[in-house]
Amino acid sequence: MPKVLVSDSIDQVGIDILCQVAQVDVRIGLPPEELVRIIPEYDALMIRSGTRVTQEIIEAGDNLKIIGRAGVGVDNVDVPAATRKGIVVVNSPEGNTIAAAEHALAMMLSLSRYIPDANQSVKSGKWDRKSFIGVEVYKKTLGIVGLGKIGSHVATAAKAMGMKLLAYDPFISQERADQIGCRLVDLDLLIRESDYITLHIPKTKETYHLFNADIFSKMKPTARLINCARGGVINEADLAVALTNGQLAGAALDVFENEPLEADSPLRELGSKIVLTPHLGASTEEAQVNVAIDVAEQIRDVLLGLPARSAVNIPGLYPDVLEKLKPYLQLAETLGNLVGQLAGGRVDFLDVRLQGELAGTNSQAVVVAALKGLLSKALRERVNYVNASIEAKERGIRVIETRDAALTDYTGSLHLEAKGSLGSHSVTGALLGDQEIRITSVDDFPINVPPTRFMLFTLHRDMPGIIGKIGSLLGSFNVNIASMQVGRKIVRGEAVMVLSLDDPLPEGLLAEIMKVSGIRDAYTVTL
Ligand SMILES: NC(=O)c1ccc[n+]([C@@H]2O[C@H](COP(=O)([O-])OP(=O)(O)OC[C@H]3O[C@@H](n4cnc5c(N)ncnc54)[C@H](O)[C@@H]3O)[C@@H](O)[C@H]2O)c1
Ligand SMILES: O=C(O)[C@H](O)COP(=O)(O)O
Repeated sequence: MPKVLVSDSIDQVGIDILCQVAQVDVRIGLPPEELVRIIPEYDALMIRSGTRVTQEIIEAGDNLKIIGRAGVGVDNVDVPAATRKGIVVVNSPEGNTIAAAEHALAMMLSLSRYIPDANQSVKSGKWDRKSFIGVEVYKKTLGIVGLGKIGSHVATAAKAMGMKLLAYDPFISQERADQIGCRLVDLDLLIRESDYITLHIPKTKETYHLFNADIFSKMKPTARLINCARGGVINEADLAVALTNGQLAGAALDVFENEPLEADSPLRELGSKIVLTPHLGASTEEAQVNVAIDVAEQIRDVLLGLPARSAVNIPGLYPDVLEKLKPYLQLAETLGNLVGQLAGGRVDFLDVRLQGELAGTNSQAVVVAALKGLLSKALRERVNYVNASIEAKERGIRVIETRDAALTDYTGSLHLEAKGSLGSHSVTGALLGDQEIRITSVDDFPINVPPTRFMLFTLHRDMPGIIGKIGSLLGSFNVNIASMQVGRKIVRGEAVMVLSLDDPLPEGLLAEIMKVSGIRDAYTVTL
């Protein structure tokens, strides 16, 4: 049974799903060196933001197939290192959207009405109404930085509260902003005009310390800043100075550059100007159930050999699309494996032609599947959907992808041509009844055979007696033929013969086959 390590607090519903297929160990708060020590035992790792999955941990994870992040941000995972090692990284892109958006709104209102301080004051026995005169958000301008899933939900709710909306997001169209009711502006204008600024951007090279002394100097002194996205996007030292100097009126922070926030952080000393929560954006019962189910199901599927629906390092596919594409991915992988073995040596070039209904599908996933098949002879289980493209690129394999929707011999078919150090070979395949794979041509000779584990392909002169000779030769080596088919373009020209065998070809037999008069080439293939 595979083993899953859960190293952050995950809702029980997720653990129950994992237990259907794996032995699950829940060990929260492991020091990094302990994680490096035990990770080789595990096939999957399930985390939240509390575990930093470093290159060292990934390199030690020799059995790791998947890292599941029960939440959105994967900035605590070294995704490039995971990709290089062929480990799929999945997250839950939408499971905690509402929770995070509601937390940002709660922070904005808490900050405006001094709710945390007023609460503290009453609990300490006081009845002080004068110290907590707040401000309204109604008719104020809210600047949203990052108009993605969370930013959009914040926008909708803020609009309903009567706020005017500005947004800065260089990757969002004006049309989308209009739909949400936001005026798309540049960052400078947003900073200068907003009464509230709420951040909903990922932490990237571009956004690291995006909010710094320069930005704070341009904000209205009455403005308030809310960050429920990622800590590193604000320079915390600059913010503490700006709040102390009155360059802005307040800040509400849920996330910090280092978590837990340092005990001596100056942010802790800013009294009622600041509201701090310990990364609670996703901490609702509903969100935790959503993300636990979403990610546990993906881990379960990957451990069962099925694709994941929200992988961040392989082509993302919606579940319904994936369901439809699954047989074609299997077809692409089988044909890739077959053409790779026919090509024999080094492959420099792979032409992937999607035909018929396949021309209208997610070609990226089909290409990855074909590459996985192509490289499987050389790399065996080291190649997978995650690293197939990188491995192909590193080997200098150029991929050309073409589409021909008009070709309708079969509902959808895939043609692969591999060119390399030993020449060029092509195969075509299609699905029978939407599920069963058929090889429909080899080197442009028409055939119609299902792929089987052991196969023999010959290129020969189409002449009487040759099939019998090959049959007798196989018989004399005690190899049983399960099925046989010949494909030719013209009578007595060249032909291919495809044999499905019950047994692998014994040592030396291929050389004997090559000696048969009329045989030009012969290849054994194991699929
Ligand atoms: N506090 C929490 O507990 C909590 C919970 C969930 C998500 N988050 C964080 O919130 C953030 C937003 O999550 P989401 O689900 O809305 O993501 P999303 O991908 O849907 O949206 C992010 C938006 O940021 C925009 N963006 C990227 N780079 C930008 C830049 N340089 N300037 C301006 N905009 C830029 C993108 O175009 C996108 O529209 C993420 O960092 C996520 O990790 C935090
Ligand atoms: O990116 C996220 O999903 C949030 O930051 C939530 O983090 P958490 O799962 O550690 O609460």
